[in-house]
Amino acid sequence: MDGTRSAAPINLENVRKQYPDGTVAVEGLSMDLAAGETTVLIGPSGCGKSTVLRMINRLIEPTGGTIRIDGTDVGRQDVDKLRRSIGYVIQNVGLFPHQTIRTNVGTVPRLIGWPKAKIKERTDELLSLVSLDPARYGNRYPHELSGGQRQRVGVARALAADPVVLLMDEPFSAVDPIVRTRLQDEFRRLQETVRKTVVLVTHDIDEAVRLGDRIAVLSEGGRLQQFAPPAELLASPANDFVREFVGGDRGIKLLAVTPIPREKLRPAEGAVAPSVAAESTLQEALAVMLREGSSQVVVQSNGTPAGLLTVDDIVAALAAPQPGQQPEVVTTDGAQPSKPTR
Ligand SMILES: Nc1ncnc2c1ncn2[C@@H]1O[C@H](COP(=O)(O)OP(=O)(O)OP(=O)(O)O)[C@@H](O)[C@H]1O
Repeated sequence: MDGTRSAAPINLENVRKQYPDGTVAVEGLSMDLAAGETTVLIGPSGCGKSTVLRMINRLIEPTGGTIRIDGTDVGRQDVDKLRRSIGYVIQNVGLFPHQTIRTNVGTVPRLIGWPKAKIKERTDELLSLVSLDPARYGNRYPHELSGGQRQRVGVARALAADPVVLLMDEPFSAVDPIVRTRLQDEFRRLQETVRKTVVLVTHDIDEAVRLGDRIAVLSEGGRLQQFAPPAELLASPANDFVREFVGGDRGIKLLAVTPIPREKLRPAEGAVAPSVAAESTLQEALAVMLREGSSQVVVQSNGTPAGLLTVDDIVAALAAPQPGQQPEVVTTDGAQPSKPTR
């Protein structure tokens, strides 16, 4: 698929939403979402994630502040035109039950008047892209598909008219954990191809870490507690709220987003050990060690050994400060001095 038209940056400036009953769901949120990146909004139930997402396509109108897509204030755009330029995927997909899969996927292209042949070509292309054979599934109805397959159709439909932004509200939470992991992997591959500006809401920190280029942790009232790439969020939570939210096993999660430190490998000459590819994460390297009962692995780059990685090296890599992390200072009596104020 041609992903060239692609993506636009989103800018939120002091965005506020007070519902008519007085509930202030979002108090005043400012953030810049980079074009072509996946930004994950995460936080406890009721913190305002869905409200933020729906203000971007104006399913909910903000009561203050400005949202811009590619520099243009969405509040000043024609709302139908705006929504057609934004893909939207929700938990239970919302496919039209009496329409075939192909017709469902072609909804927006039809609305904007594409010729029939182009719609057919596009829908078949998209179904293939989300791993559904168009010949097999195109003429079926939604109830003739599994939950995971329906979710894929939802993603294909959202991408049909090549939107500049893709909004996803808990897109994978209605399926079982195994299907969810597969859909997440597929989404990652898909996003490498289409490079949309994606805003994804989840309450699952593992999903956030797997899918996000950056993660925004929100607390009640849509208050932004930290906005950082997954490795930075896990290595150096900005405060207790974030630390608690990412969980006590953040070290393990960090393994999954930390690449093998190529520059720190030991010489591999003569070493007999299982091997891993140089592009692997520390988690993958550790998994090989555990599976093979070995305390080290040979790291292979283009078929030749690039060096040796040991369990101790993994421990040391996790202990090393990650990008953006403040070095933790411990005094000799073990007391933690307060962090320097900036
Ligand atoms: N139409 C509405 N009228 C009044 N209050 C609302 C309305 N919709 C949402 N709220 C409130 O706004 C706050 C934020 O809701 P929102 O759905 O954005 O949260 P969320 O973080 O997406 O929650 P969850 O993870 O449970 O889906 C909540 O306190 C909710 O009760």
